[in-house]
This record gives sequence, structure tokens and C-alpha cells, in this order.
Amino acid sequence: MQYVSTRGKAPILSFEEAMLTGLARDGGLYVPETIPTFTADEIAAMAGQPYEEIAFRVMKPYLGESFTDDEFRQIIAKAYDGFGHDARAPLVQLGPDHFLLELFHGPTLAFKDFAMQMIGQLFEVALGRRGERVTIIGATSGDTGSAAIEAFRGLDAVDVVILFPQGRVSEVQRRQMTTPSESNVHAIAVEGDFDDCQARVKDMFNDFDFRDRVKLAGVNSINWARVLAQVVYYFSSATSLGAPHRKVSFTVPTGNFGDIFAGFVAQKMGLPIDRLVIATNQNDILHRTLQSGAYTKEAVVPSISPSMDIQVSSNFERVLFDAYGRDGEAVAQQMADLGQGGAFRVSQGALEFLREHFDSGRASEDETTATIARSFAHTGEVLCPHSAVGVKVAEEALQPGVPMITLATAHPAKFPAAVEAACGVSPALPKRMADLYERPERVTDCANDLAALEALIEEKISA
Ligand SMILES: Cc1ncc(COP(=O)(O)O)c(C=O)c1O
Ligand SMILES: N[C@@H](CCOP(=O)(O)O)C(=O)O
Repeated sequence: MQYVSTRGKAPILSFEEAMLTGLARDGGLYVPETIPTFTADEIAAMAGQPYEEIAFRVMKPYLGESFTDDEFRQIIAKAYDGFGHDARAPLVQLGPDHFLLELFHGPTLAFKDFAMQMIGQLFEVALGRRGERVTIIGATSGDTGSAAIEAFRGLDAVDVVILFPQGRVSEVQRRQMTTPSESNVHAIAVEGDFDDCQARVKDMFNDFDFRDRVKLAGVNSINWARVLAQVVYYFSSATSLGAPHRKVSFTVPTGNFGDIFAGFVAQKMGLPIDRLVIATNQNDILHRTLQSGAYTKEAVVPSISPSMDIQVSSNFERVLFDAYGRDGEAVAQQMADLGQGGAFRVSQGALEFLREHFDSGRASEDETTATIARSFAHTGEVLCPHSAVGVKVAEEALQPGVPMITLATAHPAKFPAAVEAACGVSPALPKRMADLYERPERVTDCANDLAALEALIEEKISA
């Protein structure tokens, strides 16, 4: 299995190389040259299997020669060992045709743990074998950063540096990033929004001197391995509701488009998905794009679902690559237009492709709050604001007889203020995190400036 860049001009890599490389050297994102497919019988055989077994079957075809079967089985076992639910990703019924896929039982209480716990193990094995050390850089609107720090803290072969937007993550999210005491963890609060953090991360990858000097690696969903690990729960949940013998739909609270892109990959692998519904908060660039064909950046407006406060949606590039018939030059042109003018227009053919595969909807702040309150009153389920955005949009997209699975992407205790204001419940953190508010914090503030950030990172990793 080989990996190519969405912009068509970077070296073709193996799974392990693509995983350790992060952003392609032409600025694009790595994707598999071909997507492996399953027969209906192979999909049916996943029903009732443990999550770990489904992870092995779904991910293995993408690995090529990078990891032996034994190595990979051990990696999977370790990755999910610390999850707080035996099913790993349990389904809860909300209504006759509506189900919630709880993806928040991992160590940092967000869906990011599914991929990040796995990547931590994959990096450790691969770097150990190569005898290499890397600097992992990540941009976060709150959840990726805490999941990455949890997965990599204390590992000998990595420094992990996380940029987060100052004042724009919840207190729990911030403390998850600033309280670990391991010396290989570096949390940096950037004066800007998430898009600024993500842009500086991409700038660092495009500064080849810096990139090669510090041996930069990335664990945002820039990294294909992140997306791949998220494909698994589409299979586990759909087969438990009767796929492949009946179709299911998914609604996905969306920001950087990684999670819903994983659903798109599952569909291409043969999982019979009826509709994939993009759910956005008031930062609704993806919903607007599907409606109008114009991808136009606006200022990020802080919301009660801060992890989705994103306007430059990184993985949209991956779906555009398919929408343009895998024409890297067309994608590179659109990304250049976005960089220069803050906008691009999707061609008619590409727009039809997008509309064929995705529906979309948006939830305002009031609608999100009302959904948290209504869900608690009717079902007892306390939703985090991101999951509530998903539930609200899903309710509008329900089709009789087709099960709808909404992804619950974070635990409500990560956003206690918004949840309590909406439904009067103050969700408790798990016992192991009970002293989070007492632990000392360690964070460095920095301007939204590439040179300043690079200098700070070099200082931190050489200390
Ligand atoms: C809680 C939560 N929900 C939803 C999202 C959106 O996911 P994606 O960026 O993969 O679209 C994020 C951030 O990525 C998140 O942290
Ligand atoms: N919502 C994310 C933003 C980064 O997304 P990623 O999936 O590309 O890592 C976060 O919580 O940091």
C-alpha cells in the first residue's frame, strides 16, 4: 500500500513513512493510492466481534509491510486497554431510529483518543526500530492537544509541542494540556484562533530547514493514521445495527473534517452508508460550501462548542482530491486561491460529487443549548455541546426506517459551564481526574508569529 499527496508533487511513501512525515512536502495531505474494499460477507462477519478485532481487520490492509500482524495486534490491545467502557464505542438509543455513538470513554474523554492512543503505540514501535527521535507538533482547539499529550507524554523518542488558541479552549481542556509534568510535554498558548495555530503548524512543515532540523512529525488529522483509526467505529457501530444487510446514516459534528472523512472512507471500503451528514456550529463554512459551492473564510466566532470553531477545514482537501478525480494540480490551485484570497469556488462537477456523498446542517448557539436541555429531559442523556450540534442536525435529517447514528465526540464534563447552563446538570469528571483543578499548570504564551514560535520550540526541545 502506497500513499500519495493530494497536491500530486510529493514523494510516494509507505504507511510508516507517511505516518512519520505528517504534511507532504508539497503542502498536501497523504492519502492511500487505492482504497481497499470488503465484501458484504466480510462486513457481516464483523458484527459482534470485539472492537479490537474490528480495528485489526479494518486497518490491516492499509499497513503494507510496516508492522507485522503480531506487532499490530499488540499495539491495538495496548491502545484500547485504558478505555473506560468494555465496548470502547457503545451505542445508546435516543429514539426509534436515532442512536448516539459514545466516543468519549478514552483517557482524555474525546473521540481523539481512539486514534491518538493507537498512534502513540505506532510511533513508539516505529521510532524504536529506527533509533530516531522526533518533535511532534500539533495545533488544537482543545481535544487533539490533550489526547496527543496523553498518548506521548514521557516517551523517550519524542517531544510533543501543542499550540492552542489562548482563552478559546475550555478550562478542563486547558488543564489537560498544561498540568502534565513530563519534561517532553510543551503547551504553548498562541495569541490567535485555532486557524492561526493550524496555519503556523503547516508553515513549520513548509519551512524545510526547521522541519529537518527538529525532525518534525505531526499528529493532527493531517496524519493519515489519525483518519484511518477513526474509520473503525463506523464499521463497529453500523454492523451492530444490521449492516451490511441494511443501510445506516451518520451525522458527524464537524470542524477539521477528519472524522466525517473517516466515514467517507468507510463508505468507499464497502460499508453501506446511506447519508453522511456534516453538522457544524455557527462557524458553518462547510455547510455554506455545500449549499453555494463557494468556500469563503469568515472570522472565527467563539462558540459553546469551541473544538469546532474552525474555518479552514484541513481534511476538506482530501475529499476535494476525490471530487476532482484525484487531480493534484486542481487541488493545489484551490488551496492557493484560499491562501491568497481567503476563498475558492468548487467546480460544478466537484460540487455534485460532494452533494452526492454528503448532506449538511448547522446549529446556532440557542439551538445547541435547547438540544442539550431537550435530550436530558427526554432521554436522560447529558450531551456535550459538540454532540448536541450533531443531534440537532441529525434530527432534521432522519429518514424513517434508516437508523441514524450521531457521533458523540466528547464527554460533557469537558464543557461543564455550557452543559450546566443548558440543563442544570454539572457533569462530574471521572475519579482519576478529580484533582485536575488543583494541579499546577505549565504553559508558555507566544505571539502568532512563525519565527517566534520556531525559536521557542527549539529552545524547549534543547532544554
Ligand atoms: C469534541 C469535538 N467534536 C467534533 C470535532 C470535529 O472533528 P473534526 O475536526 O474531525 O471534524 C472536534 C475537533 O476536531 C472535537 O474536538
Ligand atoms: N477539534 C480539533 C481541531 C484539530 O483537529 P484535528 O483532528 O486535525 O487534530 C481539536 O480538538 O484540537
